[in-house]
Amino acid sequence: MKVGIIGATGWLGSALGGGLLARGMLQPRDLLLLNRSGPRGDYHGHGDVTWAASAGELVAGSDLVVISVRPQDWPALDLRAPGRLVVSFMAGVGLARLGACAGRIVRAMPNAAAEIGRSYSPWIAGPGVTDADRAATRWLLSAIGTEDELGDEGQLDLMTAVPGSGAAYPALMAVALADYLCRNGIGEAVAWRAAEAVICDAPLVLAGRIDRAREMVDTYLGYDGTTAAGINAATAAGFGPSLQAALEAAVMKARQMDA
Ligand SMILES: NC(=O)C1=CN([C@@H]2O[C@H](COP(=O)(O)OP(=O)(O)OC[C@H]3O[C@@H](n4cnc5c(N)ncnc54)[C@H](OP(=O)(O)O)[C@@H]3O)[C@@H](O)[C@H]2O)C=CC1
Ligand SMILES: O=C(O)[C@@H]1CCC=N1
Repeated sequence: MKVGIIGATGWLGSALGGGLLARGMLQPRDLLLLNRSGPRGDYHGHGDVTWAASAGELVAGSDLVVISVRPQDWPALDLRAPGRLVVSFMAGVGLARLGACAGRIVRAMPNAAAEIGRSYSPWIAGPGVTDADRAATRWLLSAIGTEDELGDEGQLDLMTAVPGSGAAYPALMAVALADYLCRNGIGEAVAWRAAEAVICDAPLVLAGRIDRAREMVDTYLGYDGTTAAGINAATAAGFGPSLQAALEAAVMKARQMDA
């Protein structure tokens, strides 16, 4: 399998290329790369990857083409990939527009945890995608984490807003937690350590059993202590609806981008 990555030095494209190489899933010679700024002497510790001079050259040498450019850069790319499996990471560029490249299209929605091999990347298959293409997609995405095939494109828009946002909302929460502590006299370094305890460490107790999150909230509420007081105040202030408004705005943006 020869894999071509368009956008190979970007946030996601680089994570994918690095993951494929680090896991030994591809030999460097089987990786074709393209970016805007030009070839790099070292790509994740390898000098023997192939840098394509154009999208056409990359497609010609690849069995599977990954598109990992920003959505606004898609039209100018003017990609033609007849007969190829094309896996797009782009938000807000739908199957109908992607179809212009004449490939068999898969849309996947990874997130920034790809860089540590912990992306969850749901995906959908467009018309003509075969069982072998599905297997190739699963193989590809395993280089950056886990995946699931979804039923339709509307579901992918929802996933763009939720796992696609990566650590954004936890980061927003960390900032609010640290700000609160600093405003009340805690030094910045300690405030960040406390925020890290809540955002990065404590949630590990839910790893592998996140479906018990509601039960955990109920346990705190039943405990009826300080945390219950906090949860009740957050609920009264609209914690859930404000997060859901954020998700709705992201879904709307994805749909507007594709209009
Ligand atoms: N970042 C994220 O968390 C997520 C991103 N996505 C989607 O993934 C896609 C990539 O995002 P991200 O990695 O963040 O983007 P980046 O801006 O980090 O990377 C974009 C890449 O595209 C390259 N590029 C731009 N124009 C061209 C061109 N005409 N030909 C070849 N290469 C080009 C850039 O080259 P150079 O490095 O030389 O500038 C760069 O390597 C986006 O469409 C985004 O919607 C989806 C889910 C999450
Ligand atoms: O913020 C963004 O636009 C990227 C694409 C989907 C999720 N993150």
